[in-house]
Amino acid sequence: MSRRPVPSDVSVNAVIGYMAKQSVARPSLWPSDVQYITSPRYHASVRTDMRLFLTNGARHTSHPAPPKPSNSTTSTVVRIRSISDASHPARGQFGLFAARKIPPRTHIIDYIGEVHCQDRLDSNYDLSLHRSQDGVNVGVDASKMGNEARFVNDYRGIRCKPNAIFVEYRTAMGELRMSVWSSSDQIQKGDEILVSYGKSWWRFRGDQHGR
Ligand SMILES: C[S@@+](CC[C@H](N)C(=O)[O-])C[C@H]1O[C@@H](n2cnc3c(N)ncnc32)[C@H](O)[C@@H]1O
Repeated sequence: MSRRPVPSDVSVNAVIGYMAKQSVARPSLWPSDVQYITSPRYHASVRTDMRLFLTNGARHTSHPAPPKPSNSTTSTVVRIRSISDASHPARGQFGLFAARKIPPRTHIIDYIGEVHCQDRLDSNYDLSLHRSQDGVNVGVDASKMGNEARFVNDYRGIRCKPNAIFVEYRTAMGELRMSVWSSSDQIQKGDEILVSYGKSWWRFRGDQHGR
């Protein structure tokens, strides 16, 4: 049997990367200008020693490990929805909603994006992941690539308090991640998942929510 020659200008990694991109289904309403990813990407600004710390550390969180992800690449727990309610402060944008009932203190979704060590003051999707003792800030920026979690809105102007919180944890493989968990109340199917970005987040943007 004759074998087809492998084109010399195409690396195996490029082929694997291409196939992986093709096979990941995007959630409904996913914006075409944002890459949908299901595991973190590490930017070149993350130095080797920091990357080792971020990807290969010991578990140290008081939160239990979240359940193993299902085979589905998109979340079965949350849905992205466009917001048309005139009284919603983020109308015309998107939000993250519960696709089913979520018990209290339950892992909802990891906040996936590009892990970096830069100042990304212009990004509205950049979350702080870690600050080292020598002052290196590590962020997860989901402005150009991310998963459904990038659509979680802040509770201000929508509800009287958040129904979810950001929690840092390490996966079973030792990777440091930020995730969204339900707070002490049960979240009903159809409810919007709402966290607190913090007053300083809004103050920095000169927004009324920062008052
Ligand atoms: C991480 S994004 C959240 C997803 C965003 N709604 C979208 O459709 O891409 C943060 C942005 O959402 C909007 N947002 C989130 N919570 C809000 C709130 N409580 N009031 C007004 N705007 C909000 C702001 O425009 C903010 O810069």
